[in-house]
Amino acid sequence: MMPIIEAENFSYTYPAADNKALDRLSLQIEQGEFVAVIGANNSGKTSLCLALTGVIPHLYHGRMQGRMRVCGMDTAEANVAKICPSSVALVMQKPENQLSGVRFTVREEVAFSLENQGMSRHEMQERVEAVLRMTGLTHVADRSPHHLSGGQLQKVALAAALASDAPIVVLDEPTTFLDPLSARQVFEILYRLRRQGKTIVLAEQRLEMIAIYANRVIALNNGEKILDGPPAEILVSPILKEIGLGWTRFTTIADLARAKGIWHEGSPLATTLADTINGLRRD
Ligand SMILES: Nc1ncnc2c1ncn2[C@@H]1O[C@H](COP(=O)(O)OP(=O)(O)OP(=O)(O)O)[C@@H](O)[C@H]1O
Repeated sequence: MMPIIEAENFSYTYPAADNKALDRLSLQIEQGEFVAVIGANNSGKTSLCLALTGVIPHLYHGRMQGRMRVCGMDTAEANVAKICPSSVALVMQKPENQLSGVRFTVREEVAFSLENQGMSRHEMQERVEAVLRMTGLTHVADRSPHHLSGGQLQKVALAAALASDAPIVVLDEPTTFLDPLSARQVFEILYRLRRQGKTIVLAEQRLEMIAIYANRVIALNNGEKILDGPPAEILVSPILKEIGLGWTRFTTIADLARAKGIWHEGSPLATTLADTINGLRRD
């Protein structure tokens, strides 16, 4: 089966920039994967998210080399409006950059994203109610978006993006401004979406959440892909320290325990609480 996302030696430089924001990136993502993209500031995470929607290169111009394909479409050739939102739903870091801000209620704000898609009124209503339920927003559907907490507003942005029912959901650090509970709720929603067959690409810094929910981690550094594999392998790599990302608390504890000889010999370093408990020797 063809990968749902495929980058081949994809490089991109913003107009007037000297360095490449994405540098010879090659990757293949299959349908149904939950891929976390990690990297220090300026490593290229946002640029990758924008490249997956066609915003790069169509709206930013700049210099592009190589090829990016999503859902079988070459993003350099396809119309951005055709890619996003029908094939790729994009959720940005700050919901206020994404939401219209002119709708009176949460329900209207979510419906707004569907208004120009030529959908029947009935289908539109069903879609909106379904994403409100999925994101846990039904009880605030009649409230003004202006009266919601940051966490709720981010969920409205997520619901608005999901309303298009795109097979790929791309999120650029959506939990940055959220408290740990709201962040966890966002991860839970993404996990459920994955189980429904959606493909998730999430730029994110919360390594402990990634360890639990993602099935694959890609690390970027200066626009290059430097690591790619399962969380249990990538999140314990010493390279993460070298690029300024560090480890989860659990990996640090496991590493200390190993140095003191109280870590099960042969056990990999932990990335979750459960693995830490299992790895500690009690003899
Ligand atoms: N609009 C722009 N014009 C010129 N250069 C840009 C622009 N946006 C980003 N860059 C540069 O592209 C590179 C990659 O930036 P990008 O925003 O993709 O990284 P990031 O990993 O998302 O960073 P952060 O975690 O800080 O959001 C950086 O060197 C950045 O300075």
